[in-house]
Order: sequence, then C-alpha cells, then structure tokens
Amino acid sequence: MLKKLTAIVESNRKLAVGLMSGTSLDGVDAALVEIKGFGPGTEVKLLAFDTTPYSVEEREQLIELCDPKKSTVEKICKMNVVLGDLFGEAALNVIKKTGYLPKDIQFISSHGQTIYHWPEERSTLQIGELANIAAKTGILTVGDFRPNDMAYDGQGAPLVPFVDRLLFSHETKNRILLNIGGISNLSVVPAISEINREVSAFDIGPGNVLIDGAVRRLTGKTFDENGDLAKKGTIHDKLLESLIEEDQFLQIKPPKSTGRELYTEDRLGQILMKAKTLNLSMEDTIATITAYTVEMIVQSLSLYIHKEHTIDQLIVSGGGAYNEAIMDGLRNSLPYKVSKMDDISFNGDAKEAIAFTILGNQFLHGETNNLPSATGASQSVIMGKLALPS
Ligand SMILES: Nc1ncnc2c1ncn2[C@@H]1O[C@H](COP(=O)(O)OP(=O)(O)OP(=O)(O)O)[C@@H](O)[C@H]1O
Ligand SMILES: CC(=O)N[C@H]1[C@@H]2OC[C@@H](O2)[C@@H](O)[C@@H]1O[C@H](C)C(=O)O
Repeated sequence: MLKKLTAIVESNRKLAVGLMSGTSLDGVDAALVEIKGFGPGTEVKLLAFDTTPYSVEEREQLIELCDPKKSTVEKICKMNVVLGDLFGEAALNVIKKTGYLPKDIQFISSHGQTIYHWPEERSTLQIGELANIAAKTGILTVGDFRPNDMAYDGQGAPLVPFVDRLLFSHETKNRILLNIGGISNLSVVPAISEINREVSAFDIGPGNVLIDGAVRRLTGKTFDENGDLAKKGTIHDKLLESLIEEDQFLQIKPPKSTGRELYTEDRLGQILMKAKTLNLSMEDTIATITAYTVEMIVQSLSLYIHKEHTIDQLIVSGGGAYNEAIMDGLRNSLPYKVSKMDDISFNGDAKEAIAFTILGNQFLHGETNNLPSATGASQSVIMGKLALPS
C-alpha cells in the first residue's frame, strides 16, 4: 500500500473528488477536480460538480440527530454508515458525469456531516464513515479533518480559510471571502503586496439555518427561493434589534466557530413565538430573520475587520448568494463592491467541496493544512485520516 500511496503523491496531476455536506443539511456536494502541486504552488481546476439532495425524510432525521434532546447513540451509529454509503454514491455520480472511471481517480476527500461541534470541550463529530466511502468506490479516502486541529487547542473550524488564501490572494486587493451556508463565515485575504499580514477568519453566526427553519415551519417549503418571501415582507426593526442584542456569539472575539448547537430548533421556536406575539405576517417574519442574518455579517465586519483592514472587495459564495434579500442587504450596508463568486471564479456552490480536495491533497503530501490564525490552534498541523480500499 505504501507503494500505491507514494505513486499517488508523486503523480504530477491528480484527479480527486471533494465531498461536502454542510450545516444546511440540504444535500451532498461533490466536486471532481484536477489538482497539480501542493502548498502555495497548488493549482486546481473544477471538472464537474453535482449535488445529491437529501430527501425530506433524511433531512428531518439529520436535524433530529443534531439535537441532543432527540438524538441517540443508536441513531448516530446507524447514520454514520448510511451516510458513508450515500457519500460514496455521490462520488460515483460526479465521476460518471465526466466519463472518467473510479480507477482514474487518485483520492476522495470528505468533510463528513457535522452532528455536533463543541469547541469548549475540544470535541467535534463529523459522520459519514470513511471506510464505507472507500469500499463503495474503491478509491482511497481522506477525511475527518477537524479533530486534529482541536487536539492542538484549535476550534476545528473554519478550515476553508486555508484554501481561501491559496486560491484567492490578489496582487493588490484586500478581499473578503464570505460563505453563506447554514452558518456564515468569512476570511479576510490580504493582498499579496501585504505579504506579512495574516488571514483573519471566523464564523459569523446564522447564515440560512434560521431562514430555512422559519420557511420550513411557516410554509412547508425548504428554503426562501431567491429571497422572494423576504422581499415581500417588511423588516420589524424592534424584533431585529432584540435578536441582535440577544445574540451573544456576536460579542465573542475571534477565533470562534459555531453551528446548530447555538442556532437550535428551540431558538428558532422562540423567535417565531416573538414574531407571532407581534402579529407579524409570514413574509414579515422571514424578512426580519433574513435581516438578522445580514446584520450579523455587517456588525461582525464592523466589530472585528474594518478597524484592522481596508477592504476592496467582498466575494460571496454558498447558497445564501442566491438570496437576493441577503445580497441587497449587504450591498446597501457595505461601502465596497459585493460580488458573487460565480461572477469572478468557479461555481460558488462548489467552493467548499473543492476546498476539501485541497485539504486532502495537503494531507497526502504530509503538509500542514490548518490555519492557526483562523482556528486558534497552537500550531500548524496535518489534519485528516485515511481509509484504504481493498
Ligand atoms: N436559489 C436559492 N435562493 C435562496 N436561497 C438558496 C437558494 N439556493 C440555496 N439557497 C440556500 O442555501 C442553503 C444551502 O447553502 P450551502 O449549500 O452553501 O450550505 P451548507 O454547505 O450546507 O452550509 P455550511 O457552509 O454552513 O456548512 C439552502 O439551505 C438555502 O437556504
Ligand atoms: C463544525 C462545522 O462543520 N463547521 C462548519 C459550519 O459551516 C460553516 C461554518 O460552520 C464553518 O465553521 C464550517 O464549515 C466550513 C466548511 C469550514 O470549516 O470552513
């Protein structure tokens, strides 16, 4: 096996599949990429991208699994292998799209599905058994990145800023990369001309998680397509103010990370109850929760970024980039250009799946792949674990 591994690492050009299943629990993203080199010399080209959506039932099961009041060890144990098989299928599907065969692919790199993230206890759990992915596809599989950063006292998140620096450093522009998934997070990537500046990065708070939850409970749909519902409503300023005031995560200084552990179904229930007491319509409720997402981003920038960095451009990726109410809110509040990743680079939906191929590539080369300035780890480490096919 060592021979096989060495051959993979030494090949000039590798084909790899990145798998990402994020906090939105909307589905599994799979990106097939070509990677050359490693470290600062990494070159990556997206060849195919595919999302395998979770069924309504699977999504409900995952939401339950993330809730300590409803989750059980048995349910987690079972879902670990169910997802492993499903992730393997997702990898095979994206490979099929290109005409390549599984034997042409050097490795898969899988984030897994976060079930619980608990940085205070130096613990985080991503499921989707690597052994099942390797068995289903016959491809060497890397994954389970976050625990090693935590073992060195890091938050284990966010990890993508390491890749943001590699792929999006601009000669002269200071850029913010903002990802609005279930949770929003950002990286400030200084211009190459400011070579000594570190990347600042942290989780911001709710991205789509509360919007999706409210839409699900109030309309039965899964998300607010294009932000149409929010755009029909009116923001209730007082409720918005109280949501921001009650959000203690905003006041925590970076490095910091969060997830569904803070933005829970119970918290969503409290917010919807307040909206009901105020007699807000469904549209006004969604408009106000959407404004809360925007305001968390804007206030985090003003608290932690604008005093330290002069920003030239903000680039938005993740599903939230399709929500025009969010995008309008950002454009109206920020003094610099707000662009969508799709307009300047590859498909923004694919960013995190691509990012995990780069983290996996670093692992296989025995190179570090965390960014201590983002996670707070005491040092750079090599994150990841390996499952070998037979
Ligand atoms: N056309 C659209 N209009 C509005 N919102 C959309 C649209 N498409 C996707 N979204 C939103 O984006 C979400 C999915 O985003 P994404 O896939 O980036 O999240 P994720 O990767 O699961 O989360 P995270 O990055 O926090 O782990 C959906 O749940 C939905 O709220
Ligand atoms: C523990 C966990 O799964 N965190 C996710 C989540 O979704 C967004 C944000 O919270 C970020 O911290 C992270 O994902 C991306 C991929 C990251 O690590 O950069």
